[in-house]
Amino acid sequence: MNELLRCQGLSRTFGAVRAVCDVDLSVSAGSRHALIGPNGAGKTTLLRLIGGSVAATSGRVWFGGADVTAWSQPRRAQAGVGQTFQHSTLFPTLSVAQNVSLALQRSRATPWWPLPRKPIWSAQADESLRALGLAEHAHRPVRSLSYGECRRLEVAVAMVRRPSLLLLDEPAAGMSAAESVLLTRTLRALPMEVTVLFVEHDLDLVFDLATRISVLHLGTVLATGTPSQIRENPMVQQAYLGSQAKEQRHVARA
Ligand SMILES: Nc1ncnc2c1ncn2[C@@H]1O[C@H](COP(=O)(O)OP(=O)(O)OP(=O)(O)O)[C@@H](O)[C@H]1O
Repeated sequence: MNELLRCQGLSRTFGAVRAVCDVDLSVSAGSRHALIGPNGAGKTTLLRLIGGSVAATSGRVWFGGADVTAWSQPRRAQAGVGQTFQHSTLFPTLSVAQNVSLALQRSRATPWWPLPRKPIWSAQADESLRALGLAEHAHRPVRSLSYGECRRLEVAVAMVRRPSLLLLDEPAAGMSAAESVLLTRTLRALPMEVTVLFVEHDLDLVFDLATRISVLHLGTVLATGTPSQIRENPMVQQAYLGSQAKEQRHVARA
């Protein structure tokens, strides 16, 4: 498969904290690539280094064959890197359609406030809402949506720019099991032209959706492989999956 993204020796320190340390990562076009690992492993920082909202201390990021290391976040977005964040970026008093329309406006570099009388719209905006199962909610204010619907709207907003790489930071965080299953189904149905690189703690979602998984531990990549390779990797078992299973047994007993 063609490589869409490559990180080479990528590092980021915050003072004395080595959040991401000499990471090499290759993401194939069309893959659903998961980043997993314990809290503080560096997953979000790595995603932000790729999205361009955090600058690298050293190392390089290649996207679609171009060295984008020095590119700003808006320039990377223009080149096809879309993203959602751990915390909501939606406007709660505006409708679903208005939130999507604003994202389109931003992508065209037109002033995005105040709202124009005639909202900007496109076939891709319709397609994004349909793909995320939100078409029938287009005129509802965001504040009336369920939590799961809001998280899906964030993905729809990121999709309006037709990204070739979609970065999702904990898309299922805070969702109920049913919402998480619906999200997995929706993400699985995204067109293969969209490559998805996502951080997630919900391992059911990860093993259901991912075609490839990288495990981060203390800022470094411990292992990368197919879901079954990762499940069987003794180092991963010890550093992460084992402790997760212990945690889950503990929660179940409690
Ligand atoms: N802006 C920042 N300033 C200082 N330290 C930071 C900053 N961002 C991240 N860190 C530190 O870098 C390390 C990695 O954080 P990061 O959020 O990338 O981990 P993570 O794997 O995404 O964790 P979680 O699963 O809890 O979200 C942590 O020790 C964190 O405290």
